[in-house]
Amino acid sequence: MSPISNQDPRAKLFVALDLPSLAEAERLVARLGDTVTHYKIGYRLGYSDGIAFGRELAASGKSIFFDLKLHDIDNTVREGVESIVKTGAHYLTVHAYPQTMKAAAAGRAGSHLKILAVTILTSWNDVDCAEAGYAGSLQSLVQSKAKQAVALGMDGIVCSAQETGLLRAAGIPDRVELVTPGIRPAGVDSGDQKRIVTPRAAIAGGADRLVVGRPITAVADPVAAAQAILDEIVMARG
Ligand SMILES: O=C(O)c1cc(=O)[nH]c(=O)n1[C@@H]1O[C@H](COP(=O)(O)O)[C@@H](O)[C@H]1O
Repeated sequence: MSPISNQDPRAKLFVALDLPSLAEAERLVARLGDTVTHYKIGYRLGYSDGIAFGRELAASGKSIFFDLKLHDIDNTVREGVESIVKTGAHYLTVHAYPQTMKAAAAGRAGSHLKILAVTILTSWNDVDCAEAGYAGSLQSLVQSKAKQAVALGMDGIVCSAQETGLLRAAGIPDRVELVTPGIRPAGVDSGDQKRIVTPRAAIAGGADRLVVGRPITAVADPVAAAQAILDEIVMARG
């Protein structure tokens, strides 16, 4: 269960702890204090000390999202998800391939863990989709993958905030969370992200949760950066 009300703007913001060491992650979490309640742990920390750290943060009341983007044979995915259930984390990503999503649903059966299906990465555009061998536009791919994810019992969709309106219009139900990385406050470097949206526009456009890494973790004052994003979230809600 999320430790804070869903109405609290902090429940809308996952900070991506893509940091080089456990010590740096611990320092950042301590510095952010009560400003941030939701954290995402991905490859960088997950492949070192991140799983144990996520378990610790979950036990301390933070909401934890393991972004492991699972994709493997059924048995391996199911067993991997079963291991994540035991950490007390709240969210886990898998790639939006049917076999993988079915295996993930089996692995989390009866638990509190929410599975998020990653559609098309926010660092991709139409050219990247074509290069990967996909036919059709990026938007149509996001839409068809999202519909399949819902049909297979996924709890949420990871997409760009550029696609949230399209997905709701296509019938993705409100109970399915739209989780959006590729968030960049105005004037902030996009880096490798190609489908970016500001925090305010993302929330106004229907994103349920924002995932933000470098605009918070790689700046001189992460607390001020996080607070500015929370302020945008409040403004977007009017
Ligand atoms: O699954 C994700 O979280 C994810 C999916 C996606 O399509 N794009 C994407 O950027 N992410 C993650 O979201 C975070 C974005 O980080 P920044 O670009 O630094 O804000 C990174 O940890 C990515 O791994």
